[in-house]
Amino acid sequence: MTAQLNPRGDVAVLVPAAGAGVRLGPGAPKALRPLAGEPLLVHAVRRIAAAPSVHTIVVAAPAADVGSVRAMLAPVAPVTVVAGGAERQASVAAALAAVPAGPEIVLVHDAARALTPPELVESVAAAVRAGHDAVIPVLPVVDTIKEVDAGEVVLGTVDRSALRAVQTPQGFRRSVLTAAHAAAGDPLTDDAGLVEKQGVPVVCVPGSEYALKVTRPFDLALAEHLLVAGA
Ligand SMILES: Nc1ccn([C@@H]2O[C@H](COP(=O)(O)OP(=O)(O)OP(=O)(O)O)[C@@H](O)[C@H]2O)c(=O)n1
Ligand SMILES: C[C@](O)(CO)[C@H](O)COP(=O)(O)O
Repeated sequence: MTAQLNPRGDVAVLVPAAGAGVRLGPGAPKALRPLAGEPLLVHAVRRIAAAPSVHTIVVAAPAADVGSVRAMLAPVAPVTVVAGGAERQASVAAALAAVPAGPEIVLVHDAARALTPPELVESVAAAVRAGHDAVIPVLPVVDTIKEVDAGEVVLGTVDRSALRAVQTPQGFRRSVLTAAHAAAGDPLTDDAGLVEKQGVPVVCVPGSEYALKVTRPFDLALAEHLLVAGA
């Protein structure tokens, strides 16, 4: 049976958490590494569960850790835990398959974006509820972007005014995400990419600096500082 949060909610949140965290350096799978004494995944799930529209949370954990992740999250929120796959896309597909009947909005949210505020979960869900089939939170690109060749020689300067840095949660009408995953080919880095391939328009909403992805050691240190400062 699938665990539920708000039975009147219309949102299921899938949390891919099965990655190794190679760029963070040697250690446990990234989602299980501590941030101020608690695993990244605990921080992420606590914030998702605080969003009032959320009906169901499905976590895709490393296959070897499904039991321990279930026990770890039991005091945090009612969640369903499934085994993830070798690529993020496979982990999302496994979580999507475990969503019960009911929620018609599905959000996909990286465990690695552990400090994402519940308000961002709500704003992405609200944009889907308002009629958009696919919604992504974005930030403007703040650095000059160069295109380079294989030898790191600059080929040119890219016009950054039309570029956006993409975060999660990414929100979808359930049928749209299901169809996109059913048609998926080679793994892509985000779910919106799969939906784009189906010709479905993807709409941007403002992201949050707090939704940073913990990828490298500096990000973990930054997240610790943000937590101390009240994030
Ligand atoms: N096979 C995978 C790979 C990634 N993820 C999840 O997808 C999110 C975004 O991935 P990323 O931050 O790139 O994590 P890793 O793949 O763990 O990072 P790295 O490439 O450094 O190993 C993370 O929450 C990660 O746990 C997953 O569920 N299953
Ligand atoms: C989905 C994502 O967070 C959007 O920015 C990102 O693509 C996942 O990270 P990865 O390093 O590409 O796996």
